[in-house]
Amino acid sequence: MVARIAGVFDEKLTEAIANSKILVVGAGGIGCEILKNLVLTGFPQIEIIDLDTIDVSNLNRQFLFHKEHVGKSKAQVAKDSALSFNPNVNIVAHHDSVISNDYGVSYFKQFNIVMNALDNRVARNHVNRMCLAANVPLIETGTAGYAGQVELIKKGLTQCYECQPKAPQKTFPGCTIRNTPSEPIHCIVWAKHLFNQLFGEEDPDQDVSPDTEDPEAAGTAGKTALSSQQTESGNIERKSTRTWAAETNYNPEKLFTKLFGDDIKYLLSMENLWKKRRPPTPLSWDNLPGKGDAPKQHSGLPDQRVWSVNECAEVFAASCQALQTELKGRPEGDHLVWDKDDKSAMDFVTACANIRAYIFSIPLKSRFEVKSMAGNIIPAIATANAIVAGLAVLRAQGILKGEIESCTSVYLRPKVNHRGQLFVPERTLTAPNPKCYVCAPKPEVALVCNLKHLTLKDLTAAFKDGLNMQAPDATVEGKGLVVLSSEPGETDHNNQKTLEEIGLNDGCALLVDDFLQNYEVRVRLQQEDEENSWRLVTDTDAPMPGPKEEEPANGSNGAEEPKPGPSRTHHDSDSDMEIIDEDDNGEPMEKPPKRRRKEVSDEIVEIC
Ligand SMILES: Nc1ncnc2c1ncn2[C@@H]1O[C@H](COP(=O)(O)OP(=O)(O)OP(=O)(O)O)[C@@H](O)[C@H]1O
Ligand SMILES: [Zn+2]
Repeated sequence: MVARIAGVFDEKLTEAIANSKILVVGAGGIGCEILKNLVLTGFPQIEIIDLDTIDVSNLNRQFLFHKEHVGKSKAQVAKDSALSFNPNVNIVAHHDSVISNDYGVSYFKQFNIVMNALDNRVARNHVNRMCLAANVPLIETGTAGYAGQVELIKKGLTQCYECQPKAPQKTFPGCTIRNTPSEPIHCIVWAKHLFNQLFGEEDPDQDVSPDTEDPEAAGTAGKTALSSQQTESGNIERKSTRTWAAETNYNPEKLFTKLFGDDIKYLLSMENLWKKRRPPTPLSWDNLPGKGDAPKQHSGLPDQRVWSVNECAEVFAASCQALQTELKGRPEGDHLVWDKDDKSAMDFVTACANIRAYIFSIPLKSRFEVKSMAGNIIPAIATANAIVAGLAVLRAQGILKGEIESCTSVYLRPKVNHRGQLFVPERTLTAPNPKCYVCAPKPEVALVCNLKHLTLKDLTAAFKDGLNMQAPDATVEGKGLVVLSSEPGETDHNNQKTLEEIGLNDGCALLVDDFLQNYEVRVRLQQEDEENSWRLVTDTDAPMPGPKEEEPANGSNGAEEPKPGPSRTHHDSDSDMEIIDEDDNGEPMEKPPKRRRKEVSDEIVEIC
């Protein structure tokens, strides 16, 4: 099949398409559809980036992929399949993350349009910034089940992806996860944290052991267990869960006894917690419910059967061993990454979540249900992806025709509205938010924190997690003193110092920038004595993401929930670098070396 557009579109559009160069980011459900549409419409030059390989679970809706492609690069296979429709197209495939130094502003500048078909906010935020910096129109797409949306983002003309704060992502208080779960999701989050503690990237915020600081357990709670733990072990030195597990050679029985026996007994000793709650029941490896029982009759798919506690323990033991072997095969210091499509990782989380659920008298869930909850999945609908991809390519044509003003956002609704509409377009483009902390001419936010407690390490996390920077650098405004450097080793020695210790005071302003994103923001420090964490506040006084959050509980492609009607305002949704840029004459020029600041601030002096 070879596409020919001559005679289909008017001359102007035909020529514009013929001279266009498009970047598609993501070769998943929507990305494959976009690529197919572009190729069949006759777009001659396309680049596609995707970091992932094809999983068997993609095959039901990502039609450029077939069984024989499982395990291969999505970008490469998408390219090969698309070329079979139209071999005259020049497609460049990158099996890579778009958040890489290889794709700097000059890379983005070569495209007429960038089309996002991503599934996570971090990557979307990043591409948003790159397109703003490169001044290239971005068509942002997403679906969630039967709903979807397509929106144009163009510097100075429309809102950017970050102009309006997104609905806060679902988080759970740490003490609910660690001490008092009451819903299956609490146990699933705990099990995912446990995976990271044992096999993944260890994160102190994902501690799975009983939380002795739980305000509800204040008083004498926990003392019994703490003292008995001391006498048993003879010391009170706390080891990380990983160190302890490694010392036991990931012995499933020992792990089980600690996690589902001893730790639960410890929780029971925090008596205040159980005054108004049903107390948990510690389990013993030798005496598990369901032992010796035949598996219950089940007519559905195997993954839809709820396992007995005994079966969970067996799966726990097998998956622990498999994951340990996998970890041992990795280079020293490397870790596993939790993935809902990895059998052992998914088995481990299902088993642990259900054992914990049983202990806390919470209903058990099938592997299928746990997968959906753990992966925050709303089933992806192939037709919704196809519709959104079709609309996105129509918008691309609108831009190329020079009719960018008419390229308003379009929402695909899960049901027809009272006007009989399934597609609801906005009437006009939505102007940028002048106070946006990304696309405003002089972006600014306040960082509310306790300067006596917040360390420079925490500050880096605040800029990465809160401002979605990849490699933040920070200087003191007006002084040029470097507080944080993304150059390895430059300011690391200050990591444990508090902001107060390095001389930063209430009202101090930092200029924080991300070189790759070509993004700078002024951050005012605001002291709050009560604060034991940090939060970023914009003038729009809408909440911004705070410290570490769970993944959003929205669709596979992360579409924001479309709100009814077109009247809706747009609330939705290092290494060494060698970047060759273009100067005013269009000639490539060497990127100036990364800005060097006068001095690195490591003195304990008042610097502002
Ligand atoms: N930083 C990134 N760089 C490049 N591609 C990315 C990046 N982040 C996500 N992607 C890609 O975006 C695509 C999104 O597609 P989609 O939402 O259909 O997800 P999926 O992983 O194919 O399916 P599912 O999540 O439902 O299993 C994925 O192929 C994913 O690999
Ligand atoms: Zn903005």
